[in-house]
Amino acid sequence: MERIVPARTPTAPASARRWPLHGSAATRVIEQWAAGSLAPHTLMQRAGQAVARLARAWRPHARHILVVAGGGNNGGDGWLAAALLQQHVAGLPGARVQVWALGDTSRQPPDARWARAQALAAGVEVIGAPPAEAAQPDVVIDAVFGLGLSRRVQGSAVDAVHWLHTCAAPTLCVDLPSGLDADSGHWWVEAPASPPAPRLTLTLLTLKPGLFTGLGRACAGDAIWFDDLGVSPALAPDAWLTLPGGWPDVPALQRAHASHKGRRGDVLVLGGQLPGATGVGMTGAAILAGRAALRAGAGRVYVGLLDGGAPMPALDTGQPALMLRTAEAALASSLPEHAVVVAGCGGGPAMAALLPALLARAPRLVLDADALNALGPLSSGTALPEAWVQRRKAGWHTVLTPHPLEAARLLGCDSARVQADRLAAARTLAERLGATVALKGSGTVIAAPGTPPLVNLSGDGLLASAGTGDVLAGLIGARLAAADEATLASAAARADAVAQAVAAHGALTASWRGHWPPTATDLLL
Ligand SMILES: NC(=O)C1=CN([C@@H]2O[C@H](COP(=O)(O)OP(=O)(O)OC[C@H]3O[C@@H](n4cnc5c(N)ncnc54)[C@H](O)[C@@H]3O)[C@@H](O)[C@H]2O)[C@@H](O)CC1
Ligand SMILES: Nc1ncnc2c1ncn2[C@@H]1O[C@H](COP(=O)(O)OP(=O)(O)O)[C@@H](O)[C@H]1O
Repeated sequence: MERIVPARTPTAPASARRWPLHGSAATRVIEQWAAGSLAPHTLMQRAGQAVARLARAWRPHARHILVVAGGGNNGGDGWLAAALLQQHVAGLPGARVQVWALGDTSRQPPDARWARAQALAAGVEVIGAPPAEAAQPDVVIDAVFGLGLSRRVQGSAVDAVHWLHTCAAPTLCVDLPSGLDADSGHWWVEAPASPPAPRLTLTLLTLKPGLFTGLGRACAGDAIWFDDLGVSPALAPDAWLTLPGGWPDVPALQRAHASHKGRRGDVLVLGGQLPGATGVGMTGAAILAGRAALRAGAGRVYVGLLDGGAPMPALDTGQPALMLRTAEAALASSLPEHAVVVAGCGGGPAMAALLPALLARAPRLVLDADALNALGPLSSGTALPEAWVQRRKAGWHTVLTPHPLEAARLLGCDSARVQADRLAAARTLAERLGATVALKGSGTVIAAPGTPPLVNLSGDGLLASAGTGDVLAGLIGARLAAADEATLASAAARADAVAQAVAAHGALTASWRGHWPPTATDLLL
């Protein structure tokens, strides 16, 4: 058994942590293959044992244990855990193991029926409704739904799932928090996704993508554990969960005595509309991206601001090493050709006019915020602009960093649709444009054409504040600027590089100990 979340941030080597993710269809294939090569009920026995072991380790003094068991094999895991826990607490003062049985037990699959028989033989108490408020269990085991849920919850399970997500007792979820879609992190119930009580999830046989993106992390609780039930899946993963360390590689920079700033790579940030005639300024966004690129080791960082008629600031007093200029002056130079261009941060509507030149000139281009909005819908029904076709032909590298609403605009749908299947949304955009796409949010998805998507493990809700996305865009710019182009020849290598920057961005909050949440500027101190 291994704890996946909270993860310890690796320092090296570059791709130190990477776990295969298998969706429900792949997991069923693996389950069938394993079940065929093992004695009957072995997998469920191992699953029940793992659940009981973790429950005991987590709440060693629990005497009153409640298992909420559904009618399928997820419920079967719960029944078996109840049997084992009953044997463990039997005879202790106050011992009470109950199973709140849902569904029609006459229709249980064979493994679950067997597990229920074990529990009844062990003497667990079967109940048909939740215990009264005054008799709160010491620990609850959520075994209502696992892999079998792929549509809106119906029937008596609705109340049970609602009870599970509002009850005050510590809860261990078996395989998946009941209500969560294994493949997408979509939430299939009306109940709140974030529970009030301590909660952890033990996922079995495979790690599922839905646990790590969308609402997965919010539902799964403080920790996610994994038990492979002794089975090594010989099936290509649907995606990878990644926590790459090793960037920025400060020790390597220290050792590079003969280095100079020209070797570290250049970044040009374009955006940061000044408050001109409209009175609306977003200069800070470009400054944040520029500061982030510099902080992460870029040799020279230029910031081209969209002046809109307002006077240009002479410098960024917080980071005077940034080289400020107008976007016009930046475009009049050869920077678009030789620097990594990060475009869009606080660019406003004026970004649209710059975009064609950038697409045509910048071989390494990161498009964020208003640069994405300026692209307009790129869904399959519309013809791609010629510049995209040319970029693909030339093998130029484009990175898109949409948040869900920006992704929805690009896909011509709404953000709920994007969030309902984040992996698919990121993959669709990446394939369509031949680009690397980082779909931001809890469990940022990094997709590139022809390679399984990556799901980032680092980061948390502290990042949900204005400007943190600009910081990410700057970090991606610095990561690409640091790379020798030859190392970024394949789509997979490009995705890995972007994933390193996303992981480093997420890690910025890990050591935050302030009384107040950090601002985007604080992340770069
Ligand atoms: N067979 C085995 O030996 C193993 C099974 N395992 C467990 O089995 C689980 C998968 O079991 P199942 O395939 O039986 O699926 P589940 O037990 O997750 O779900 C099936 C049950 O949910 C009900 N249901 C499905 N959708 C519903 C909806 N929208 N509203 C109301 N009720 C709904 C079905 O009627 C059925 O009773 C895994 O998640 C895992 O916990 C694993 O432990 C591996 C070993
Ligand atoms: N709950 C969360 N867990 C992990 N990362 C998060 C979470 N909320 C926000 N983030 C990250 O914070 C950043 C926010 O970016 P964005 O929405 O573009 O904000 P802004 O445009 O204000 O800079 C993204 O990198 C996103 O992935």
